[in-house]
Amino acid sequence: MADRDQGDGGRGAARPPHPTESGPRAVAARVLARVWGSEAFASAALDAELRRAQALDPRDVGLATELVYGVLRAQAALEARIAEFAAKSRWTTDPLVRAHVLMGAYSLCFLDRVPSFAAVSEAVDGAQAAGGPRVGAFANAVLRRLAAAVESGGRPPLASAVVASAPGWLRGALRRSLGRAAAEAFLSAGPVPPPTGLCVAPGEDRGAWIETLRAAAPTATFEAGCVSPAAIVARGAGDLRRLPGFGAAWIGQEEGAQALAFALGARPGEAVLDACSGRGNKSWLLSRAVLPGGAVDAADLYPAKLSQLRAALGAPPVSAEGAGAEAGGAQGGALGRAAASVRETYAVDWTVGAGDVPEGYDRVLVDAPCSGVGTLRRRPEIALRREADDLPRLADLQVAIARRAATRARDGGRLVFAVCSVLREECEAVAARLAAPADDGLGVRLEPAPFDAELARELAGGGDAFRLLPHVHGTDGYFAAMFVVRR
Ligand SMILES: C[S@@+](CC[C@H](N)C(=O)[O-])C[C@H]1O[C@@H](n2cnc3c(N)ncnc32)[C@H](O)[C@@H]1O
Repeated sequence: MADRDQGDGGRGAARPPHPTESGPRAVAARVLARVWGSEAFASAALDAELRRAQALDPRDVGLATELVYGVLRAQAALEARIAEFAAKSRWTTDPLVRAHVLMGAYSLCFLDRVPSFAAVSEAVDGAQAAGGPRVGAFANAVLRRLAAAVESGGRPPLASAVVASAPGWLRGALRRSLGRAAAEAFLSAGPVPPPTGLCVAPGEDRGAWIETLRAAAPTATFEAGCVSPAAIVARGAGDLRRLPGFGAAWIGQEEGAQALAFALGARPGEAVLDACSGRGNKSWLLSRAVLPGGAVDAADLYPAKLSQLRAALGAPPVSAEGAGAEAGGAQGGALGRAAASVRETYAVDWTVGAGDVPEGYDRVLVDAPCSGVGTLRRRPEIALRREADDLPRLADLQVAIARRAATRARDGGRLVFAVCSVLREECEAVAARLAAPADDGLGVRLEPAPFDAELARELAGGGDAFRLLPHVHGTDGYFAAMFVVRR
């Protein structure tokens, strides 16, 4: 067991940081505490902590990552195991103590490569550094008993713990949407965290870019994606902005998200509205698909997102703000220099009206706000934050946004409704409501129609909707439905 005398925080300026402050478990504990204590996303909090912990080697980075995602996904099952030996109130008040105890339990139950004595020792050191000697002694007693129980009873399967840890409402909603076996496969689908998606612009040679990227980052892996013809799947690539071609020939975009943009079927010369554009990831792909001669406009509720979009995609100032386009931005000026751009941006709340957005678009993409349940393996904190009551509220919002955005399409124009959810309440149920006659006075009908883009036609099996699933397609989970707009 490690020397406890050193586990009491950072006294002495010249002393190098002890692993209880700077090791992979300390990094993971701080991330978990931030996720529990604020609205932090696990991946962003982990990135930030890892940037501060430059001394960690790749193995330690891997361990910190596994501990964060593992604890968040299996949290309820781990807490239930610990509850066999200690009341929750004794170890959950301080988030860092809680993190170290849960990481110790995770290591004991699921990490073959960490011997039991080391798992207990590391967790006790961390708990003691956070809560003092009595907390350390408590953690030691509890985790030793758990270690003995795991030794005699065997290691439980991680997949079962992850399934059992999902909130009851979510398990139920997934079973109703996908069936029991698929719901469990969805919940336990790996890899966790999933690889990074890159989206190569139409007209660029994906194979050539894979070779270029492999040469530029030899320790990373780059493979062609299986679903999107534009996707490169990267592992260990680090900061994408440092790689050749970023922002001009390709951007970072999850493979399934690319499929949603392709599903719209935008063609050269067409006028396209990205009605919930956010920062413009799908606008980027669409703006290339309509070349030559077409145009993409982008709309969103939040002017700040549109500002970022304009900075990246070289669009003129937002009509509702009248502000000038900023230079720079996450994807730099490179996107702005590329041939395609977004023509106009509109700040609009579709639940209230259509603002300044003109009519007559050939195609409208409604990438609607949703529960985000489809991205659960990438964002495990979603299970902690969403509630059953969110679903009807989100479904109403999705219907309102899609109906109003449809009024901007020309007669016979196409609309794709898409969400990064796999729950029926936000998928088929919303598509059915959109297809039903409405007496909202908006003067449009939405007719379900087969997709006209090849990729989406294949995914939908010739039908008018498709679902992407991590355990089937290797992407995040999504739903898309195609409509023809009639006036
Ligand atoms: C799923 S996100 C879109 C992501 C984006 N298309 C992308 O590819 O990065 C949904 C977007 O809808 C926007 N939104 C939410 N409510 C809205 C409303 N009432 N009117 C317009 N946009 C809204 C959000 O700001 C958010 O950017």
